Amino acid sequence: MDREPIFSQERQITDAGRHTGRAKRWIAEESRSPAGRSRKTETSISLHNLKESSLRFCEPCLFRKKERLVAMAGGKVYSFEEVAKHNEREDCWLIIAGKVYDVSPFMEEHPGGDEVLLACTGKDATADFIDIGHTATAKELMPQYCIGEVDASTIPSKIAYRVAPEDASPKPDADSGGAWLTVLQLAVPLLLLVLAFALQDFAKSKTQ
Ligand code: HEM
Repeated sequence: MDREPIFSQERQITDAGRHTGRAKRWIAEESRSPAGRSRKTETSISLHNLKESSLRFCEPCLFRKKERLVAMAGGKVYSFEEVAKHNEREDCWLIIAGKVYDVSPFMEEHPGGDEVLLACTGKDATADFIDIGHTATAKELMPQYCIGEVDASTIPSKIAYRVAPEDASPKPDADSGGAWLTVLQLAVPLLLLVLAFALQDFAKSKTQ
C-alpha cells in the first residue's frame, strides 16, 4: 500500500518553515500573472491566517496544491468545545492535525466504518488517524471535508475522563484495613523485641 509518514512532530516543525517560503513564492508568482491577480488578496489573507500553530500541525501534502491553501483561507476557527458538540452519526466533526473535518457525509463510505469515526469525536483524533497508517488516497479525500481549524488554545491539555462513582468513591473497608495493617506493622516488631528481652532475662535468671 502507498503509505507515507505524516504528521511526525519533527517533520511538521521543519516543514512549517518551508511552507511559508513556498507559499510566499507562490503569492509573488500569482500576483505577477493576470489570472492570479484577482486571487492575490484572498491568498494573502490565507497566509495571514496561517498562524504558527496551524503551520506546526499542517500536513505537507495538504499544502501542496494551491487550491487547498485558498480553501483554508475560507475556513473558520472553531473552539474545541464547539467541535466536540458534533458527535453524532449524522453530525460528526473530527479534529485532525489542527484542522476540523465534518465527516458526516463520509460516515457510510469510510472504509474503516463509522464507529471508529464516532469514537474519535470530542478529542484530538490526530494520533488515531496516524496510527491507522492512512494512505495518500485518504489524505487526498480530506480537504473536501475540511471546514476550518480548531483554536489550539481551547484544546484541553489533558482530557478528563469520567470515572464511575463506585470507582471514584473511597472504599471504607479498604481504608480501615489499611489502618489495621499499619498498627500491626508497628506492633509486631515491638512485641518481638519485648519477647527477646524477656527470654534473655529468663535465661540469665536460670544460669544464676
Ligand atoms: C477525514 C478523515 C478520514 C478520512 C478521509 C479517512 C479515509 C479513509 C480511507 C480512504 C481508508 C481506506 C484505507 C486508506 O486508503 O488509507 C480508511 C481506512 C480506515 N480508517 Fe479512515 N479516514 C479518516 C479518519 C479516520 C479516523 C479518525 C480513524 C480513527 C481511528 C480512521 C480509521 C480507519 C480505519 C480503522 C480504517 C481501516 C484500515 C484497514 O482496514 O486497514 N479513519 N480511512
